[in-house]
Amino acid sequence: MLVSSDTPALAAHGLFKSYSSGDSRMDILKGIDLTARCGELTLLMGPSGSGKSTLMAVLAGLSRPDRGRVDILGQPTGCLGDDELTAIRLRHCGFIFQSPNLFGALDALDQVRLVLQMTGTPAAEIEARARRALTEVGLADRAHLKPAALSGGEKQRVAIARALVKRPTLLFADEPTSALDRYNGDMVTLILRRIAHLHRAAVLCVTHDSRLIAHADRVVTIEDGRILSDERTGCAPSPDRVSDNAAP
Ligand SMILES: Nc1ncnc2c1ncn2[C@@H]1O[C@H](COP(=O)(O)OP(=O)(O)OP(=O)(O)O)[C@@H](O)[C@H]1O
Repeated sequence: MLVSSDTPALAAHGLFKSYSSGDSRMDILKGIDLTARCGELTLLMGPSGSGKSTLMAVLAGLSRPDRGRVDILGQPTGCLGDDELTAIRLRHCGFIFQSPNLFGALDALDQVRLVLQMTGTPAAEIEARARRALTEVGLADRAHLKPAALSGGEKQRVAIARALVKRPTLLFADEPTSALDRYNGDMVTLILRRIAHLHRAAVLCVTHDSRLIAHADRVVTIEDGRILSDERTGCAPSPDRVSDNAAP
């Protein structure tokens, strides 16, 4: 897809979303406008139930809005069928969730390799790129281990390597640090910041973890389905290094 450098990675306008349960209807998103640019780590914060995860699912094309539009890399997604939307997600988007959701039978290297196989990466590139992604999250020496032999923080870092190995333009993270202790939470935060600043991805992160604010470029606060505030943090871009090796 040819995209001008002015085009935001993501542009959402007038998003509305409701859920029905029996006779009642709950309005969750009530007119959200949001733009995300490459090279920025944006936090989506706000009280529980305010609609953050719903918003992220709509932005990522995992759920359709009732009204409004979402453009990914300048491409309006509303007119796309499910298969086309899936293809865009596979090609351009990475996902990190609270739980790493790794395959129990695969070692760390194979978890990452699998993504490249699914996206049709030439076989000759796969091994080196997968190893570089693991190195970038500080797990070069854990590549041969299966999830049962990895700590919670290491598992989450494998999940991040899996997301970053395909060099996504957009990275969606939903509570990526909430199950982690301080050390691992900080490490994951620095990796997210690095993916934004060094790899020039637009990183959108739903979080309750206020430790992330110091590392973010922008904090968007959602309350009751609306954007309450949208503030730049003044955090200077700097490609923090988790390891000393080359990036994927
Ligand atoms: N698939 C669904 N069907 C019905 N209601 C839903 C669905 N998904 C979310 N909701 C409701 O929408 C509201 C917003 O949920 P959402 O997960 O977006 O909030 P959140 O801000 O991410 O909350 P938290 O911080 O607790 O994760 C909640 O009341 C939730 O119960």
